[in-house]
Amino acid sequence: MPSEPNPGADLARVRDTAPLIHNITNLVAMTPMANVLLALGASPAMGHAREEVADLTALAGALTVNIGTPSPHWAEAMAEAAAAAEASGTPWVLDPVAVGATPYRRRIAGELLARRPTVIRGNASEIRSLAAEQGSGRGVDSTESTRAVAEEARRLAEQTGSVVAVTGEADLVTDGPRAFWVHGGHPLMARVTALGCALTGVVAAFVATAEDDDALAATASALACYAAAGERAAEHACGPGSFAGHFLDTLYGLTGEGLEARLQAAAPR
Ligand SMILES: Nc1ncnc2c1ncn2[C@@H]1O[C@H](COP(=O)(O)OP(=O)(O)OP(=O)(O)O)[C@@H](O)[C@H]1O
Ligand SMILES: Cc1ncsc1CCO
Ligand SMILES: [Mg+2]
Repeated sequence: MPSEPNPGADLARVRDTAPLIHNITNLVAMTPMANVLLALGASPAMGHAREEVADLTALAGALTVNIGTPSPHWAEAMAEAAAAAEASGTPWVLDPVAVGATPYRRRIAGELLARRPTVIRGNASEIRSLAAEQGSGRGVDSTESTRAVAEEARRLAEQTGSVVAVTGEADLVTDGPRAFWVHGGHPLMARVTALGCALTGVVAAFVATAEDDDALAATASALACYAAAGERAAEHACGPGSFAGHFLDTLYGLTGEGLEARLQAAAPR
């Protein structure tokens, strides 16, 4: 059921509930992602053995799958976990890291898309690649702007039935008919590795505790909290190293005040 995003109330629900988020993520993101989820007030778990991912997914409030450092065993585990989430109705978030870079990543992402992710969260190059089903992008960093891919994001959401979040200098979240822009953040966020991957976990925590199962509103709230934390943390940082610490501290201490001002509804289709 649709509702308006209410980032302050949604953040409070995440902290009250402390949802368990199971993450099959890349080797670079494991620790930063777990730290961000702990600072937020959620409970992270990491594990990627094919033999146990369905069981771990069954325990979790939501699952994330990130294809950043793929290998055959991990790809099997990702498929297994996504299938378990789909079968049990557990929300899950796909992070298609560098999907345009290689045919291998495109194949893995294609198989995962068939398991109907609740949310797809990526940068503009990744969302463009998924929408086009053809290669683009140099690697894990975006070479596009969110605005340039807004139409493709809406089309991808309509094609897949997933909520699509495109993040970068500005963020856009859409389910096709509805869309919100999210403002804030800071360029230093792109100078610390895996903060996008960690955001995928934050989105999962909000979707796990979403009011009325509204994944669009929950994702918009997650993005607003993240952008606010990044912007405020940058005021105290003198570079990427100190920013990483300030970002965790700011997310930990974030209050709901003024967060809704970061959201702007886009014209419906
Ligand atoms: N130039 C920027 N200005 C303001 N905020 C930014 C900028 N770049 C990134 N951000 C913030 O960081 C968040 C996630 O970053 P981004 O979209 O760069 O992820 P990503 O490319 O998937 O990162 P990674 O793959 O390295 O984890 C965005 O939602 C936004 O809040
Ligand atoms: C740098 C890097 N390489 C593969 S995954 C990753 C983390 C950011 O997506
Ligand atoms: Mg990324």
